[in-house]
Amino acid sequence: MAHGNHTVEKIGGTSMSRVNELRDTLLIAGDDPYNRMFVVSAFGGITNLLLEHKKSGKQGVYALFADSEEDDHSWMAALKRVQDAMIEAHTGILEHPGDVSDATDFVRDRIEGARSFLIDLGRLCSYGHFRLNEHMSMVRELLSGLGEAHSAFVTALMLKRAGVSARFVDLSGWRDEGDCSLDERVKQGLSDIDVSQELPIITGYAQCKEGLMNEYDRGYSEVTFARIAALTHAKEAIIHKEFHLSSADPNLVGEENTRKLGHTNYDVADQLSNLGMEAIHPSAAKMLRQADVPLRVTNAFEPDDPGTLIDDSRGDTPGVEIITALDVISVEVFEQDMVGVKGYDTAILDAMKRHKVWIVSKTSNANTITHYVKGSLKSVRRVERDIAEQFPGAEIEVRTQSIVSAIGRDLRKQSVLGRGLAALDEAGLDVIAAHATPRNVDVQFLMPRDEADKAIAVLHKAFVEKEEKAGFREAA
Ligand SMILES: Nc1ncnc2c1ncn2[C@@H]1O[C@H](COP(=O)(O)OP(=O)(O)O)[C@@H](O)[C@H]1O
Ligand SMILES: N[C@@H](CC(=O)OP(=O)(O)O)C(=O)O
Repeated sequence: MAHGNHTVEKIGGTSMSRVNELRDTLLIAGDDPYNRMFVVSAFGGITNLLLEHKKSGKQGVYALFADSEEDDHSWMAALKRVQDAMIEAHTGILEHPGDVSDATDFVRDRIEGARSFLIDLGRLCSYGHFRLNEHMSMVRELLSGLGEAHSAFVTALMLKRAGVSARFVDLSGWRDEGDCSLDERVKQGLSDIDVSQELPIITGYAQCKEGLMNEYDRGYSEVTFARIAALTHAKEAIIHKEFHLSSADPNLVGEENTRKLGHTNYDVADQLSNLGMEAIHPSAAKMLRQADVPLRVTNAFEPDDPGTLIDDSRGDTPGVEIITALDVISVEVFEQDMVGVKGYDTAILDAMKRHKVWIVSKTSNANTITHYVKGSLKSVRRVERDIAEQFPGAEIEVRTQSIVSAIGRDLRKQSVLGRGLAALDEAGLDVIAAHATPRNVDVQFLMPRDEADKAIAVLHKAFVEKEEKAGFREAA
């Protein structure tokens, strides 16, 4: 089918916290603000408070509710914290007292609704026939949707006040009886909108029977965004971020030292997402690729800069494009009797799947299998217990470490492993392990946690800053 005349654009949480600064530059751009659909994430930090902190794992409402024993109401205090944080966020954004008041009413109504739902559910599950754990995924879905409903509502209010015909499109399924698929939800939500006359501000959370959280987990706004772009045949899908997609985290190495990627491919984007630095959610990337919708990632605060194009291209200049890191827990299973015996790996994988531990990377030799995983220490301990039960003779070591990775579309003949190790050694940093794969798109250095940030700076200097200076690479 032919592409439409509109774009679908996503604004991430960090940028949403400053959405007032984007009003006249990004949202109301040029003479005609229309023919664009905006999909928004919750304001920065809100989903962390609703569920659990994405990086530290600190419990939010969901995690506290899931763990609560009878008479433990700590989740209620957490829900109140969400309410306060939401009100604080929109008070900083909306100028008109009438809008602030409407937004506060909206928050109170939704939070109160969620509170009643959780209390009722708790009560219901005190009867033997209803098991709370069978309903927890629904609780997770309901809580997630609160964050995006709020940010979309506030953004639409702000734009209407500025004279734009903006429309709040709530896909979160609030008080909705329907049970529809993601595609049906999107189609229903957008059915009566004329994008040439109206600016839809759509919730990045979409309620659907398959469960958006359940299927895609955190970062789900990009899935909603990609689905909308694919279904409406957008001419382009654009993700607006706080910075350009850069050669390293600008907050870590200084924005002035980083380089905008300019152009990269889905392979690199997948590696980034595996390491928690989401350029784009892998499922969202797949949807856009299949629908043949071009994807761009821009800096929300530099609307005139075209940003980074992501496609299927192979790099024209070989080299490292980005350095990123992730805190991991390594689970090393050593068993002398492992040599030549099958079944260890499968058993370890099963335990990890059972306890929802995400595997980032792995290595093995004759008698040792090591997985580098993301997940709470508590779930990793459960994995350890299961493996120990199944293989009583195995020695299992669990350690907290970080993977620092150098990634690029084409790392052939770049000696990234050797040069990286030399640079880290010269800087006096201890590398625990390192590995490259024959596909030549990434090289991983395993570092002690407290040296990861330093390692990023050292590798960035070696592979990006020095090369730039030497003129090896054209600036993007
Ligand atoms: N290579 C990188 N390029 C740009 N930002 C990065 C990079 N690595 C880490 N970041 C960090 O990601 C943070 C969140 O960025 P952004 O994508 O806008 O967030 P959100 O998930 O809220 O959309 C930024 O504050 C920045 O510090
Ligand atoms: N707010 C959700 C969904 C999302 O995609 O957020 P962001 O665009 O800020 O990564 C989350 O934190 O998971």
